[in-house]
Amino acid sequence: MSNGKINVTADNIFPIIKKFLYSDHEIFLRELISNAVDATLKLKTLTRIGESKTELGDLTIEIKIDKEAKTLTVSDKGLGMSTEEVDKYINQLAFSGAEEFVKKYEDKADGAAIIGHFGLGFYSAFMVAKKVEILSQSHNAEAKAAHWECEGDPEFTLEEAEKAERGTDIILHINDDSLEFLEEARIRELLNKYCKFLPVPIKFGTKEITETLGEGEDAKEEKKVVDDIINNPVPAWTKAPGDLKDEDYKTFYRELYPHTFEEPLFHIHLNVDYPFDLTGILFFPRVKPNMELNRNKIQLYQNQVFVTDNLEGIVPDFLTMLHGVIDSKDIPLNVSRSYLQSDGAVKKISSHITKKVADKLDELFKNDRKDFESKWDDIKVIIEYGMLSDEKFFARAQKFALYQNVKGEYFTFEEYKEKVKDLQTDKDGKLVMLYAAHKDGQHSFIKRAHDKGYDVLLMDSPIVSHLMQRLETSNENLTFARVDSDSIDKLIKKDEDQPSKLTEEQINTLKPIIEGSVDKAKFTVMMENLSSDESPFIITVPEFMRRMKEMSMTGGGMMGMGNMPDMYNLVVNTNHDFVNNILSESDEEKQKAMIKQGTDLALLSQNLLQGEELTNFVERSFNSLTKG
Ligand SMILES: Nc1ncnc2c1ncn2[C@@H]1O[C@H](COP(=O)(O)OP(=O)(O)OP(=O)(O)O)[C@@H](O)[C@H]1O
Repeated sequence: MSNGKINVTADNIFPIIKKFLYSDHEIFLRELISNAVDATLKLKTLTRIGESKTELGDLTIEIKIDKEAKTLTVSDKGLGMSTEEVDKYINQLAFSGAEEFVKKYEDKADGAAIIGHFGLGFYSAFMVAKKVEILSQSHNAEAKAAHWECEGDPEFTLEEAEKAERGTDIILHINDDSLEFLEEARIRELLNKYCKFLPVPIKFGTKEITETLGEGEDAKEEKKVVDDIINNPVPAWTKAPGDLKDEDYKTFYRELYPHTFEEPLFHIHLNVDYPFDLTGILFFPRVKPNMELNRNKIQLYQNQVFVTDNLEGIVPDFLTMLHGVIDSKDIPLNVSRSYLQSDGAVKKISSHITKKVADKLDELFKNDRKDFESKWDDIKVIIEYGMLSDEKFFARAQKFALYQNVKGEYFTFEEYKEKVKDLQTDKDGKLVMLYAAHKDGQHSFIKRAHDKGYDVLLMDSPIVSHLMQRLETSNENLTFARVDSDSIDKLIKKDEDQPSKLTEEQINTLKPIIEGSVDKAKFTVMMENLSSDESPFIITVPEFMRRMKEMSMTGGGMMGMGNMPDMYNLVVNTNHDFVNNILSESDEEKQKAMIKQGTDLALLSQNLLQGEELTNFVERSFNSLTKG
């Protein structure tokens, strides 16, 4: 037996391990099980290359809790350690590794958060245990078994011992303040979080299953107690895409998110081995506009070891809306988050994923356009967001990003330009893309545009103003205009100017009369000679104003615009007979009533007449019907 003192340069790291790693104690289990998996995989390699003569046999790793003895044990049947190896790996290497780790993060305010994702190895056991024992038998049968024991201070004992089976038991004597880790439910929860897809079977207790024996009438159901293996050692993403059917991907989706009932729209299987290693499966979920997004859905693994499900800053933001798994052994496990964000390999991986996503969308679009169109509404938020946040993705998306018109037809941007360019180019050569945000709410304006033979796009996603701005900058001589931002003749100005039925003098007389009868703070009166079949009074919101307002609500745009009161243009069509009648009315009261009624009708046609104003309008209208 040898007593020793672990070689410490920092006074004593144990109190620090316990104290400052406070919030994420649970990761000790991931660390110990990862070590057990490593030891098992190493042994497999050694036997394969002929360096170990041992019979592999059953390699299942087992987790046991003993409430009475207050111990938690992780047992593997991996390559094991001799006393010399324990001294080298645990007393020296692992310790200095842990020491370095603790020193590095000691002063960091977000230390705990870092450790939640990236562990500190074997010594994390001391976060929850007052004493840790290692009992290990090397695969090299000539070596004696080793027993190591340490009570959370630099003193340890290391002695030769007896152990029948090859492999390592790590026995944790759980602290009184960590008794939760002796609860079966708690351990099961952790195994499910961190170990669900580890590559070696992991047993936690037993479970009862019902087996059907025999066939037909003789079939008998029999209950049987079997090992409870908590993981799937060969998850779908580790298999070749060619070996998987659509159903397998769906099954895997349910395995990943057992509490989600929605099925994914489609999947992307990532499989790269050069110039970096990357596997994974990404799913496109249905995303409705205005839906609360759950961004922590993609899980990052390193060789099937769960690292994190918070990929913020690691992959482009829009990709965090996808679901699924990314696994890469090139992703460093034991580093801080900020390091990960600036790591070269991670950057390459992230731009590769973006490209893959674009390729897949392009393929789906090309292979079955009808199907792609039917899914568009569910995926457009993600794609539009991607187009805005990633230049390369914007360029790639030109091939498959769709624009829908109010009639429900879909076009790529190029197709749409081609469709409308003849009729909707104004006298200055500018192509005007008309759009509506609500098919019903802006119906009267849409109808007027259709009457002229124009087409109207439906642009209703939350970030649409930003997207239009982006498209305007990359397309010269092209502009978007919402159908209700001006009268249709003004939106797409053509050469022929309408002659005015009213003289300039008459217009100058009428304008102040109308201004005097409406709320000046709300309406800017504009006298325009539109065609006589246009409405007499039209309410419009100038494109620039509205867009600035919308953009300031979704980020960007001019500061403070979001709080601006609603302001409208009241366009008065000087060519309409009703306007002529107002001018000829000599009774001032009647004239005012006519203007009021005209303005209210214009507001009503846009769903803008509300509350008391609406009640008054309805009453007034009924009264006038009664009077006949
Ligand atoms: N169950 C085990 N079986 C065999 N060797 C083990 C076992 N657990 C730990 N070891 C040895 O102890 C060493 C230190 O373990 P530790 O977990 O501290 O660091 P690590 O596994 O090398 O790195 P990481 O920080 O990624 O966990 C391992 O490299 C391994 O050699």
